[in-house]
Amino acid sequence: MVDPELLIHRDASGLAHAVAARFVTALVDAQSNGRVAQVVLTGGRVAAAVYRAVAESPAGRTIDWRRVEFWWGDERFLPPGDPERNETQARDALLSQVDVDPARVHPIPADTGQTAEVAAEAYATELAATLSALSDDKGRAVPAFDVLMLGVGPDGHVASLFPGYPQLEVTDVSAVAVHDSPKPPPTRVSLTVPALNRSREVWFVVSGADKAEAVAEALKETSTLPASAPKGRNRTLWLLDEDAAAQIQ
Ligand SMILES: O=C1O[C@H](COP(=O)(O)O)[C@@H](O)[C@H](O)[C@H]1O
Repeated sequence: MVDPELLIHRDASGLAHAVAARFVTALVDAQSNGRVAQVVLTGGRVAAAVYRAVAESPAGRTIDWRRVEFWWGDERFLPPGDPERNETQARDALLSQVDVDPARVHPIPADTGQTAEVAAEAYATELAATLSALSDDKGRAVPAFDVLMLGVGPDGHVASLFPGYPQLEVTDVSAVAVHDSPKPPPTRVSLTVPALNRSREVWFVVSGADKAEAVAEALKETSTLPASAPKGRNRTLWLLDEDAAAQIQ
């Protein structure tokens, strides 16, 4: 693991466009290396702006979208198509605007009457089926994801891993159910830290003054916030606007 890198942009719009440009380049690079690009999407305010900027980017036309595999780091456990689902947001802003292969889009299951535990297990199985082949010649797991994007909550949560919640400590499965989330909706499904860490690059994308304290705390070596846990194998980027970066010492 290498030290996190900070990149600070003037405002939320500048941040979204810069992340979009970086995202397009990362996907093109992965495809140029002969890989099907594996990306993990997030939810939240700035993520939607990033997806819109990618969809509008002329450079996005250089991506073979049918050779991109889409995953989600977490999901709000709500019925299919609910506007609050991270999946719905990404579909509306990006996936419906480009020519994706539906078989390569892997939303976390929606609430169709099963429990969040069943949804988490199904997602872990789907991840394993697609990604288990990714091991080196000694059988060790290699990075599964090219880029994993994460938002950060004002409380320092990432994906649906909240401070003080037991899911943060889970290491034996790749996806877990979350109940009584402090942020609505109360029921969620999240990747665990070991699953998030199977990424070449982890990008924290954070905008707004309400996140400044959490960002500054997460960047301390002694931090125990969820946002301090995910690390990319090759790079960990903190992509911030000036407001979110304001309290970094
Ligand atoms: O609920 C969630 O919130 C976080 C952050 O969202 P924001 O609107 O405060 O930027 C997001 O990263 C996570 O994926 C989502 O489920």
